[in-house]
Amino acid sequence: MADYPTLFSPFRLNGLELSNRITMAPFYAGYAHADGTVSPLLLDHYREMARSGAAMIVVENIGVHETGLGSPFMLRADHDRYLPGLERLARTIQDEGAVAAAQINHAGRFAYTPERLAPSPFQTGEVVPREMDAGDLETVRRAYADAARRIRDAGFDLVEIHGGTGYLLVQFLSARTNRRRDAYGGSLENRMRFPLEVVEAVREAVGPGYPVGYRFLADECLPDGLGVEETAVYAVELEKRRVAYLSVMAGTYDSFFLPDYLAREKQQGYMADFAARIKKAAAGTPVIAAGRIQDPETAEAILTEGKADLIGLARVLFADPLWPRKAKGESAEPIVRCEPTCSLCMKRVMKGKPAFCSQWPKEKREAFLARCNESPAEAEKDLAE
Ligand SMILES: Cc1cc2nc3c(=O)[nH]c(=O)nc-3n(C[C@H](O)[C@H](O)[C@H](O)COP(=O)(O)O)c2cc1C
Repeated sequence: MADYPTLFSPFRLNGLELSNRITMAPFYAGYAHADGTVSPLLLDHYREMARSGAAMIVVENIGVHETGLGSPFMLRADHDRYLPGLERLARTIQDEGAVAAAQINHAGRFAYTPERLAPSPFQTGEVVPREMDAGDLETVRRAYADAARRIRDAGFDLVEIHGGTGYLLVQFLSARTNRRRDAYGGSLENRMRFPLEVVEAVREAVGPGYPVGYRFLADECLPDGLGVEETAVYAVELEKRRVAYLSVMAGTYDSFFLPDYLAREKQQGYMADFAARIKKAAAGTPVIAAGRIQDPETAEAILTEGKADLIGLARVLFADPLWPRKAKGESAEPIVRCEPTCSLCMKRVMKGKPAFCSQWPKEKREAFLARCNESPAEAEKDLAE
């Protein structure tokens, strides 16, 4: 512990006590039931993540509306029938001593549903999304608010709004995808309007004392995309609305698979400088940095250099669910690293299959595949790709 004093120092986040600076960044693993409810596989996964010793677990993106589901096995919070499962999920995480947070999302033009909503009919693959009219704006705003209230009522300590990965809120913010000529498009002020209305609607729904975090896109990493000059202004607006933190990321589905991005994201701490830029802009708001933070030395340096207040681990924690305990010296085993050239987890979820990790021990991989009724031979094909 003495080796990483900042990483293992406590942090007060909007009234919540975090025992250290390690959080699980949201990570969609495709483990929910096809109807959007919590499954035993998903509960076991989050129990393992919470047992890791990370102070806060942010549950993967949860759908706020049927038009905004990003994937076929996405958790949902668009109806009260999802409450019992969400309650079990929150309790499972808290029973392991971690703070339980949950991320809510509308995927916009990246939904997998046949009809897609977006600020403008900006083509995505073969689908041209429908431009949202005033009624759609109101429906989706209300859907975010209702989902946030369910997250609170289910017992989660915090709700996180997904403003990253190029999903609906980014689609409004970016002039690349927002071509509207009304009050929601054009100037930065207009493009920020809908995402800020969503934040305000969520805040109103959960009440002033309940923490609302924000997954924040600092840069689209595209030549004609949104950049830090504009997102820094947006960060200040979010700070004025008292978000509990900004969990900074960079890149969207339009940039993730480009050679430049793929080269960048293999480097340790590849999004930490973006976090630092946003931290400078919104100095009063805690910032989380994620992105291949493979070893505790990197995590400690990001914190002590003042680039971020908290660390987010997604694939890194999935590859080694003992990362925090090993970093703390509670296990003599070396940390198992997420393999930068692999992307098996991403490939699997993009195919609609549950994620597993190439770095898991053979027995763990085999037990997982048996539980999912998958033949190891079939799974080997995903591994070999
Ligand atoms: C398979 C997969 C699923 C992800 N799901 C989410 C998600 O639901 N919400 C989100 O904000 N980010 C999501 N992310 C992004 C991660 O939170 C994180 O920012 C990114 O993977 C970098 O951290 P890492 O190198 O530790 O994985 C996902 C990433 C992967 C690879």
